[in-house]
This record gives sequence, C-alpha cells and structure tokens, in this order.
Amino acid sequence: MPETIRIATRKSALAMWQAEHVADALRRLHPGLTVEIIGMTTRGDKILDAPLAKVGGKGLFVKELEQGMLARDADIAVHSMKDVPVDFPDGLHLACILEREDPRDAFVSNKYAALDELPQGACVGTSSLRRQCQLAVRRPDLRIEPLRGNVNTRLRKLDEGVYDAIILAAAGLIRLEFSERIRSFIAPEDSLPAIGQGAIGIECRTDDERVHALIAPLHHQPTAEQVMAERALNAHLNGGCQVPIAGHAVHRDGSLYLRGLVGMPDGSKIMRAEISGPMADAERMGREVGEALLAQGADTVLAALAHEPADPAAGQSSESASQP
Ligand SMILES: NCc1[nH]cc(CCC(=O)O)c1CC(=O)O
Repeated sequence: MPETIRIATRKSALAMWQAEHVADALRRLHPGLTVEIIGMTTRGDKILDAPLAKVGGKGLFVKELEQGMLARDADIAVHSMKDVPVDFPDGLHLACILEREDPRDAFVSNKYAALDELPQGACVGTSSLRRQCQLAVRRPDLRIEPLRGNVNTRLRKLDEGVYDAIILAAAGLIRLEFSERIRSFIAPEDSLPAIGQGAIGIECRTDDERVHALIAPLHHQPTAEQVMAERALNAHLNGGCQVPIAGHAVHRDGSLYLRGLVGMPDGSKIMRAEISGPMADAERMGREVGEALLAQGADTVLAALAHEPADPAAGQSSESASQP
C-alpha cells in the first residue's frame, strides 16, 4: 500500500493555497507519497459575522484541525503562524516552520499609492487593533473603519468604494496572486508586523516519527528563529489577541534583531522595545523585549483592554479575526 499523509486545513482560499503549497512540496520530496487535503470548517469560520466572534480568540481557527489530528483523521495541519495560539494541546506540537514570505503589511488602494498620499480624513479599512493603533499614531487625522472577511472579501469591499485604502498582510496577497493590488509595502517602522506574519507552520502529533521524517526537509531554521523570538514575546505578554501587540524579528549582521510594540487601539499610547542578540537566544530575547514593554507600562494597557467589554460593532478584532 502506498504511503499516505493527510493534511487538515481551513477552507478559505489562503488556507487552501498554503495546504496545496505544502502538499506540492511533499510530493516533490517524496515521489510515490499520496498526499490528501482535508478541508475543515472551524468555529471561527462559522461565526465570522456574529458579534460574539470575539469569544475564543485565536484558537477559533485551529481547534477543529487539532481535534482532527488527535482523532487520526488527519496527520498534519498547515497554519498561518500569525493565527497559531501560544500553547498546543497535549499530544500535538509545532514540528516545522517554512521559509517566510514577505512579512510586511501592504497598502492597497484604488486611488492612492502610499499611506503618505492619503488626504486628510481619508477612510482606511482594517479590523486589526495592531494596524489601527499604529495608523492612528502615524496619521491621527485618518478615519479607521472595521473591515472583516477573508482576503478576497476585503478586496471586494475596497472595490465597492467604501474605503480609500485598506491594509492587509503582503504575504496573503502575494500567495493568492494579488501582488499587483499592492500599491506599496509599509515599512516595519510604520506598521510593525504581527507576530508570525508571513510564516507558515506545520503542526502534528508529537509522537509521530513517520510524519516528522516526511516534513523535516520543509523546515527553514532562520524563519523558525525569528518566529520563536516573536512568539516568546507574545507569550511573555500573555498574548491575548484583543490587544495591539506587534513583534517582528529579522536576521541582521549575523544576529537576530527583534522589535516589539504594544499600544492602545486609538494610538493614545504606544510602547516600543528592541533587542539584538545571538540566534540561539531567540526565546530569551522575546522575553526581554516583553519585559521592557511591561516596564514601560504595557501591563496597564493590557489590563485596560482585557476589561473592555466586547464591542459588537467592531466584531472580532484580533489579528486572526481578519480572517486568513
Ligand atoms: N489575519 C488573518 C491572516 N492570517 C494570515 C494572513 C496573511 C498571511 C500571513 O501572514 O502569513 C492573514 C491576512 C491578513 O492579515 O491580511
């Protein structure tokens, strides 16, 4: 009997693209291997438009995939690292991280070429608190309006003329062949990306040696170091998803350089910290940037937002809410 591996994925266009991407790579690596893709609907997909979509946070988009692997209906799950919670259920872990796509946020508009060209009071669509906060700091004059749905939906809403511009992850646009819609890339100084943005991770059963061997060649160590540092920062801040947290690491001159940020969604407060160090210290660096942000008062921001009642009008405003 030919060897088989089953991939669990959400059914959105981007999730499917990512699963196909992993499937193709596995088929190339292992001729003769049968790769099956199992599309699943997660709770996050079902309650997309419900006001209570806030409940459950990031786990909303991965839980069903994890149950599928634990029940042995699937062997691996392919995720956008941006949407993967800090902790994994017993029996599952993150086994490999693929080479990162462009991690920056992208400026998309049918009228303007860049953030700086937007006229006073222009309307920008985004439901990410992280993007909202940094936009408000940079351009307090802008009107920021909620924008939800998957990548295709958000582009359609822009085309309907509701917004002057929208902000999306460049990676999703590039993967779905919407690169030409990117008018400009927003520098990390102006919109520090989300933790894990642009990276794809593979989760599987911790004890599944067969699957580990099959997927190991897909691992990209530099990306893994960057994402590990970013996720350690998130974990140190107790990574809720209802707060504007950004974290972005790059390799520079042989070291790892990590920047982090926490702020109020309206831009009234913003704290930044950064660190450079050896790759092997990725996790410690994440914790230290987290600690530096806490020392500047990030804890009061996090506490203030934790007590804020869910705002039904804004819908789920976590990073994952913007629907991969
Ligand atoms: N928030 C949902 C989400 N999760 C991953 C991506 C894009 C791809 C990636 O970051 O790998 C997106 C879309 C977006 O934010 O525009």
